[in-house]
Amino acid sequence: MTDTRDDTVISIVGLTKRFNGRTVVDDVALEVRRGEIVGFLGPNGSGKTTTIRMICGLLKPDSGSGTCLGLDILTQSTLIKREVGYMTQRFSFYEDLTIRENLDFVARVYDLDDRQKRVAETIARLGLERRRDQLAGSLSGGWKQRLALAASVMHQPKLLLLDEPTAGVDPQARREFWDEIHRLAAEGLTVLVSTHYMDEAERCHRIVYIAYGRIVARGTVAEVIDRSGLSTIVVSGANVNRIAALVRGRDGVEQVAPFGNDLHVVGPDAALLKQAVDAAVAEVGGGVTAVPGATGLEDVFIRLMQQASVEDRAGNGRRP
Ligand SMILES: Nc1ncnc2c1ncn2[C@@H]1O[C@H](COP(=O)(O)OP(=O)(O)OP(=O)(O)O)[C@@H](O)[C@H]1O
Repeated sequence: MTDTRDDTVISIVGLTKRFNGRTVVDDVALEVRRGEIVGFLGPNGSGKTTTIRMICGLLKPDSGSGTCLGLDILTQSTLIKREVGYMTQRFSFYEDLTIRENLDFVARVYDLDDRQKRVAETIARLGLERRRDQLAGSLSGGWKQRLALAASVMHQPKLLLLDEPTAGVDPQARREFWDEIHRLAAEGLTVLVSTHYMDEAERCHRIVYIAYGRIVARGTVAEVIDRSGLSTIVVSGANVNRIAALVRGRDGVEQVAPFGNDLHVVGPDAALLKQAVDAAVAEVGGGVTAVPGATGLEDVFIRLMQQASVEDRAGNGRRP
């Protein structure tokens, strides 16, 4: 039943969901191809989880249509669920069972054939051998997360949905987790991941930024930064605090943020931004250097969030 004509894994249009009369996902369209890792970013409550749940058939949209793995999201949700792995923010295990026993339990829930073989293969595939007989309750955050990943891919899904999978996990474990995700994607698994972390966004092939239920930016990280049109000036030196106070609120300056000993000053018009910073530098009488710098994804997201917030407050064609 799966569509084999092309590599399209997710194809949805007009996806909309309301809760208690409030629109939390608004006319979302999305195309995802096989083997892609697509990051879902956006402020808290912007509709990332709700969108993911509608795509995988866990939640019915109020309107919109489309396919996931070639199956209709409105009428074939039971079949979709079988082909999807879903790792939620708060994964739970039996703490008094070992890794192997927990995976065996999951294999029973999925009613998998050749259970023992499947569990052993999954343990090997996710590098869990050394910890196989350790109680889940005694695992560190990174290993628990690895166990959660193992549990969500054991039934060999074609699409993996990760909802903030590395919240609270240290950088080393997070890096290993992402190496694993890339390995799985290279094998053909498609991954949709929601995250608040910039470094995770940067590890996605493509990102989608959603605010107030609407997609407001999409593309590769480089494309999203480029299309924002933002420029950045990095100011360093003894007087950066004074510069910060002086440039805030000036024409052309949208964001002023200290990064260690430097100050990042960001704005949408490179010439105006330079004027504002130059004026502040002249006012403090030197002691600083100001050079063009690379605009970061975080700066872009802050801008997108602020813009979306203004538009949302203005009503801007938003349906009830
Ligand atoms: N079952 C529900 N009933 C009522 N409101 C809901 C329900 N599920 C989600 N919401 C609301 O819908 C909005 C979007 O929630 P959602 O969980 O999709 O956002 P999110 O982008 O995943 O947020 P976060 O980054 O905090 O996880 C929120 O305001 C949330 O409170």
